[in-house]
Amino acid sequence: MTSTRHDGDTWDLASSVGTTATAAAAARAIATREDRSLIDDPFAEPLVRAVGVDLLTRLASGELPPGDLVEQSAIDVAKVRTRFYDDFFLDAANAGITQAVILASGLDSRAYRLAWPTGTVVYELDQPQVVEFKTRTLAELGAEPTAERRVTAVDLRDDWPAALRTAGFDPARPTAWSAEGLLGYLPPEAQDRLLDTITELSAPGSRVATESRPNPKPGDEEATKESLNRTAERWRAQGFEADMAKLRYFGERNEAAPYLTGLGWTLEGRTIRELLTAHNLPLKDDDLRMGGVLYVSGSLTK
Ligand SMILES: C[S@@+](CC[C@H](N)C(=O)[O-])C[C@H]1O[C@@H](n2cnc3c(N)ncnc32)[C@H](O)[C@@H]1O
Repeated sequence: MTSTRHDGDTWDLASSVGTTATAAAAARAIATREDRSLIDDPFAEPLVRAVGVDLLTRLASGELPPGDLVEQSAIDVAKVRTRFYDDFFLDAANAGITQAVILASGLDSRAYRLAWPTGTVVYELDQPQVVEFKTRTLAELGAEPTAERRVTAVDLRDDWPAALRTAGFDPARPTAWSAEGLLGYLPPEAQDRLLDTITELSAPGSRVATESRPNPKPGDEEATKESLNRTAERWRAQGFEADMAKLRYFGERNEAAPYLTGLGWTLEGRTIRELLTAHNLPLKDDDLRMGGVLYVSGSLTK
């Protein structure tokens, strides 16, 4: 199976990697309906609806039950993953960090729904069509950011720090960074470059949160691809073409957690299985090999 990815490829929210952001938001919409104590994302459903992929709209709105179109484990992961990053940003804000950078923000609505302290600046970075769509749609919905939101349209494989600085980012101030659901969509060397750059732009006391996937054991990736293909097949039967298995970069890469540690970050990690267990949620099936993914966060003490 060949990847559909190439250097410099771009997308909107209904094509290529953009569909992963819309699918993630659809999972948040379903998760919000199931358990508002863990996740309350009122913007997920209207954003998915505005993208206009019929299947994802029907799933996000509840018109179509998730059934085998969205595994319960994916919905539960959406709950605890959202909680993990929400808590990360709120903890950083409570510790006095007033500059946040959400890398690959997709349809994430944290800049509109978290209780950021007055004076917090939130930068959102993603592909041009992604950030423009979200800004326009949320304005049309009458949503107001709860922080000073600054948007930077970039390709995260390129020289994005220049655009971030132009938007007003101050590397002398401690920053809270997130890279949620991003790294697997970057080629291995672009992932290293991104983590290097985050570190270079981080004043002492900065914080970071991301996922660190263990390198695959023999057979792991084939099982993941088969599972993604089964989902793609069910989606195709509902009229939506999305070859998820061709969008990620598979194969060996530097694992994010040890790589960041080597750059001077002090991290704590919890597996998705541990996060689920902490909220009394089982990991029912693990065809996507999510159980071993570490959710890491920590700070730079240099
Ligand atoms: C799985 S989605 C995650 C979105 C969001 N963080 C969330 O959790 O809902 C992956 C996101 O990464 C973004 N992305 C992937 N590669 C990128 C690149 N090279 N430049 C900019 N954005 C990228 C996509 O546009 C998409 O929004």
